[in-house]
Amino acid sequence: MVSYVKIPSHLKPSDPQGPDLLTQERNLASFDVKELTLVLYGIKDLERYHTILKIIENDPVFDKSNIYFMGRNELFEHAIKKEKRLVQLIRENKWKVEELQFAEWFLDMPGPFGAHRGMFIPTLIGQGTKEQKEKFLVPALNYQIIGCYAQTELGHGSNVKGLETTAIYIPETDEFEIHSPYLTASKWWVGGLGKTANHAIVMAQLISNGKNYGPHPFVVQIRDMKTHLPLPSITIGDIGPKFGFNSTDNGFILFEHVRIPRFNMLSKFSQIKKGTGEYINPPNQKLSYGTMVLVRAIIISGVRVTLARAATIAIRYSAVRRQFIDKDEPKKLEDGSIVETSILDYTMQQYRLFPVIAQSYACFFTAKMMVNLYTEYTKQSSSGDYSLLADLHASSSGLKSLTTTMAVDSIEDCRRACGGHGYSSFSGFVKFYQDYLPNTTWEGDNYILTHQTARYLLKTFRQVTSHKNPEIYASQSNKNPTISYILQYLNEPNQKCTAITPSDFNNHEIQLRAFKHRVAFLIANVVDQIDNQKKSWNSMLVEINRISRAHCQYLLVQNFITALHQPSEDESLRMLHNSPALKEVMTSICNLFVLHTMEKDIGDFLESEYLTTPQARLLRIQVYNLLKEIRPNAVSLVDAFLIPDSLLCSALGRYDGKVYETMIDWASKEPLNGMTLDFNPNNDTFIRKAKL
Ligand SMILES: CCCCCCCCCCCCCCCCCCCCCCC/C=C/C(=O)SCCNC(=O)CCNC(=O)[C@H](O)C(C)(C)COP(=O)(O)OP(=O)(O)OC[C@H]1O[C@@H](n2cnc3c(N)ncnc32)[C@H](O)[C@@H]1OP(=O)(O)O
Ligand SMILES: Cc1cc2nc3c(=O)[nH]c(=O)nc-3n(C[C@H](O)[C@H](O)[C@H](O)COP(=O)(O)OP(=O)(O)OC[C@H]3O[C@@H](n4cnc5c(N)ncnc54)[C@H](O)[C@@H]3O)c2cc1C
Repeated sequence: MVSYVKIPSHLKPSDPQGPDLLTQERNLASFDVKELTLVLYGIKDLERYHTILKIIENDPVFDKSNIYFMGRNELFEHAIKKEKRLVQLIRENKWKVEELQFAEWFLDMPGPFGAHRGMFIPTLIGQGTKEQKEKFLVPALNYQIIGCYAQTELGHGSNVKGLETTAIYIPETDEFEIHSPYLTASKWWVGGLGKTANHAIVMAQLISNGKNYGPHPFVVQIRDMKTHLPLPSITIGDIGPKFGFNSTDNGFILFEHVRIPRFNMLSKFSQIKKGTGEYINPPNQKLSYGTMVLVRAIIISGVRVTLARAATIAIRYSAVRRQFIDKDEPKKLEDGSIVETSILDYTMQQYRLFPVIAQSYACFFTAKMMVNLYTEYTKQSSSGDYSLLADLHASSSGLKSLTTTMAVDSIEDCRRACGGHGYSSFSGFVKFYQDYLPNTTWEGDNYILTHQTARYLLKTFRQVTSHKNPEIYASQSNKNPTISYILQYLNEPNQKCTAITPSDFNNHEIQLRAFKHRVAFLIANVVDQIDNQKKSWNSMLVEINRISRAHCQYLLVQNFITALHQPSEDESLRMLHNSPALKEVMTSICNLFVLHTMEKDIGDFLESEYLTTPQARLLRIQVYNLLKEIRPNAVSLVDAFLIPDSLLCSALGRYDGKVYETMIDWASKEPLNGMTLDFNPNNDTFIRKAKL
């Protein structure tokens, strides 16, 4: 990239600077960073990581040095080039899903094929018959057809049952007629639809013999395979500029009585019989919503790396950045001179940032739990057993809501913790935040999703408490955490916290009891208000959100504590258990996650009368103690995430700490610096290229 401003060569940063400071920080670590990285990735994935990163970093098509200066069209063009090159690499290297997820992560460029890989193909796999897979999946995997997932409409997104697009079965021709009866039925927001896709999975109300069977998925060809123009009776466009995600062509589509063969209704679970139009029921009514469950689980497993990325930038920058001389504890160099304090040493900065590191580690263990639960469900459902679906739907909805909300809040907290430089695109936060933000809305708005989790919790509570002998459920409590805490609450509704010193709060049993008691108390309260005081669902929505959040926080806490203590077959957990140094630092991080989470929602714990007000004060003191305990390891804890510089794309978070050199170097490349202003009021041009 061209530099438009010549920076005087005599200028050096004042001493001691970034690189030295980060080395000093790294020398403080109480554990082996490489060992922790291995725990996080596992041996096989770490090998994959390095192989894929090398390929990506050495490919000029993926060069991101110009990325912060691109407008929408340039970004979209860049994304298309990236997609094409990625397809070539997938073919050349025979990459499978495991390799592809690393590649996509490193590339960090939401592109027009994202929905093809992330939603179109998974829907065909999950909901297509063998014949449908041959017809659609095979060419989709070969990129001969490019698909998207068209569910949301201009008028309805959250309320899937309220979708207006119809698919009416026509027995005479054995076809469906796809139609958008109103303006509000226009599919909207669909990733890859605006310019790219030639096929769509369209969620439409299935109507046969005059009866509506609810939303079902249909494969519809939408563009001509040669000209790439929309097919007759189909109107398509891009929906325009967005808050972020502008490298993707989110689109709209309207259908005017478009005919497709009956074959194109994805029929693994429910079918329409030829000629009679008879509807064959699925084994579970919600299987047509299966793609959403899968993608929610994937989103949850991505939160850890999102938090890790934000924490890495803010922690490294805070170590390098110095402001003010601390009057009480002035920082002295070896030669006795006094220098300004690194902002990472300010307790307020620690209080804002260390919990983000802890959240990332917490999400790491819960991602494992989510993957295990999804894998178990897939295994069982392949033999026709869908009994795990309700659990999976409840935990994936609530966790997607809780963890992505946590992630966007934390990215913003980290950005602000970087002061003015956090507002510059060069911080690495701006595009990152813009592109991540829709995670709180897509695949279910984060508030709407908590209704689903709460429904499940209330149902389970009613089921257990309405039984004459609730203990009958005890055998299920090992596998079902909800039943476990409900039973514990019923046996001991007046539990009290036994902590009498701040460090007592490090006791994992005390922590677990706090979360279990709080959530069961809150659920009991909501059940009472709805069932006995006859409160409406709407009037309870704030409480509904609260119980979903409390339940999912409990899951995060439980998964973290279990990972630290329970013997496991899991390779990563065994490495963690076998290293006392790692276990010690992870225990501090776990304690910080748990106690900081409690402190933020202290009202719930006081209201449930598990804690007293003096205990709340002790808990806060313990949070401060933990910040001090974690301080020497802060930089190494983010180094262990191993987020590469090429992904961070940040002047503030780079591994070598050369913050100021990079800021001025990148600023010198701003194209505006290559222009001069023309102030002459008689000239039409206001800005023109400067003669360099
Ligand atoms: C540091 C270490 C690192 C190590 C490792 C490194 C690895 C690196 C790799 C990391 C990279 C990760 C990157 C990940 C990135 C992921 C990115 C993913 C990208 C995704 C792109 C997405 C693009 C966007 C797409 C979309 O948005 S598609 C549209 C989505 N739309 C929605 O979600 C709509 C939401 N609405 C609904 O789902 C429903 O309407 C509703 C659930 C709200 C209500 O439904 P309904 O009205 O029909 O139902 P009821 O409320 O009446 O309930 C009836 C019963 O049905 C149950 N139910 C409902 N839904 C489901 C379901 N889906 N499944 C099962 N059951 C369901 C209810 O529970 C009710 O049951 P009950 O009667 O028993 O109570
Ligand atoms: C970048 C991006 C990409 C997307 N990609 C796709 C795609 O590829 N395919 C696709 O089909 N869709 C896609 N979507 C759409 C997305 O799934 C929907 O926007 C999402 O499901 C939310 O629905 P909505 O927009 O209708 O929100 P609304 O339901 O209108 O929500 C608006 C507000 O109302 C509140 N609200 C609504 N109903 C209730 C209620 N019952 N109780 C309490 N509060 C309520 C919500 O909490 C929210 O705050 C995408 C969206 C974005 C932003």
